[in-house]
Amino acid sequence: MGILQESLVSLIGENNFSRFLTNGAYFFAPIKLENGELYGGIALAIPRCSSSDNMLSWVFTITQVIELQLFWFGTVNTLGNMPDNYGILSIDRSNGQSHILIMSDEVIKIFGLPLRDYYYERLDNIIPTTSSNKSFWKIIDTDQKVTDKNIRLDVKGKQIDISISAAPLKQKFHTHGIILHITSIKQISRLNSQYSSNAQYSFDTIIKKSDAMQAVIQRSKTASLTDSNILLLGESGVGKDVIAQAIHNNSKRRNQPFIAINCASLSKDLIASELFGYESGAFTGAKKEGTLGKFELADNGTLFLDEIGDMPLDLQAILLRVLEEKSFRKVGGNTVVHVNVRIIAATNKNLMKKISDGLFREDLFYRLGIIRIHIPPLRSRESDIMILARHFITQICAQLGKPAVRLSESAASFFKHYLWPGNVRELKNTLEGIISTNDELEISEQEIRHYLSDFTVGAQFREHAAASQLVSNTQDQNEYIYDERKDFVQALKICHNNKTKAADYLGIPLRTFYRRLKKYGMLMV
Ligand SMILES: Nc1ncnc2c1ncn2[C@@H]1O[C@H](COP(=O)(O)OP(=O)(O)OP(=O)(O)O)[C@@H](O)[C@H]1O
Repeated sequence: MGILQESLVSLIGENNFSRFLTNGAYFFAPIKLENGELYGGIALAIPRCSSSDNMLSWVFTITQVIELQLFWFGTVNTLGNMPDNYGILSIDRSNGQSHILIMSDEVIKIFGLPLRDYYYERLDNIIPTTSSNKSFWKIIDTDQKVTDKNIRLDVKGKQIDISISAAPLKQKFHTHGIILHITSIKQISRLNSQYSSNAQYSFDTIIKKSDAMQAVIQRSKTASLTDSNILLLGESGVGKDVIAQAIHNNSKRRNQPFIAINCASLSKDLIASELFGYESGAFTGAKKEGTLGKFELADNGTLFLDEIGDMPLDLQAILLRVLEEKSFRKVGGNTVVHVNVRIIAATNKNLMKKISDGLFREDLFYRLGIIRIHIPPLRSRESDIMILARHFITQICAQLGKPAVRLSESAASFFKHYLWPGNVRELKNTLEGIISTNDELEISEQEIRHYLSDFTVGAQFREHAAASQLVSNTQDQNEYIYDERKDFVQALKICHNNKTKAADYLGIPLRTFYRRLKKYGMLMV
């Protein structure tokens, strides 16, 4: 008996244990799985006279081929069971050329190729070895191990930005190759924006008690189920952003990105590239690989255009075209990008005044405001003040790790009578400012007056003259001023004077609708 290599067996002639076997030659080699576990084996039995020195090597070679097949079946099986969106490309380089072993559907999709089997096709027929694909081929040719490397590929004349992780295939059974995990950068940016989108509010987490706010929520809920553009109108700090988030989270787009952009905080030059992205080399200082704009990031989701009233006129024209055509061109590029985005725009500006001053396009106003929702100021939602105050006190104390504080009786009365020109934001900031600089368990009226006197010329109260008049006197004419009557006029106009439909449109009970019509002297309308 001779053992050529561990677990290879050859029994020739008299080496056999039984005399009945001495005329034969027997060779055995085991088949092992990758983890060393015995899977089976190959045994060869031939007449002793036909045996030669290399018989055992033949048997051994056959087992190696079978082990290699098992290895590939295992790999293909594992990779075949990857989720559909897993981008796997594995390449065999055993004969000096790069042949595709596995190209998952996701990679085919990223490369923009027809969906079919690419098994053992030459990779350079798909990704040519041109200078634009130098970084890719360097990874392949040098068996580089890389993690999440961003590269740009030229696939059949199309530029594709991918993130790539690569590892050489295990040097087993004389195979030589590389396995790549490929993700589209577009997809990564979308996921990033999805997870950092901050659409946190839902209709349930918005604090409200007043009829006015309940009506806004009702109307917004109805609007959220449609795909029409929405225009949120209201003074600064009333909660437009909060409503926009809740609309998104209640819409069928809730699992897609919510992308917000503040049109007032960007310069005229920047806003176009922020909205539409730019191509590589679009301008000095532009990123080599170009960038995605908010429209692309928001694809299939919601784009929240905050402070739309401050958008420059020339950009308004471009925006209008995008809304009509649902496509655009990136800055410095020619390719048309198609998107499916729902727009929620918001402003605290008096858009009617801006339109009459020629500073806002009327056609854009109508296009954005298919559904218009007016959010009333805090001064006309008196019953919201205390529940908002209590909510913010709990939140702020928890954040600062302080025991819960309360408002003294006169402080609470002050809160209810103050006109809150800065609306909910002012209420929240006031409480935060006082709680963080004070260790008392009770907030006094005096503290509040003291705090507010640093920011306002004179506290404004309901008792003094007509409340809205007082606030509006301090406001610039260009600012949005809430006027519920306008809502009613608009609703009746849209619903062709049908009061039931108009009440429904506003999201308020018919009886309340009639009561308010009477209050505004509009019952004859
Ligand atoms: N109903 C509400 N419930 C809870 N928090 C609210 C509510 N309304 C507003 N807030 C809070 O008040 C602050 C201001 O709200 P928001 O930013 O939505 O106002 P805005 O109308 O969009 O203001 P601006 O016009 O200045 O952008 C935020 O911190 C928000 O979380």
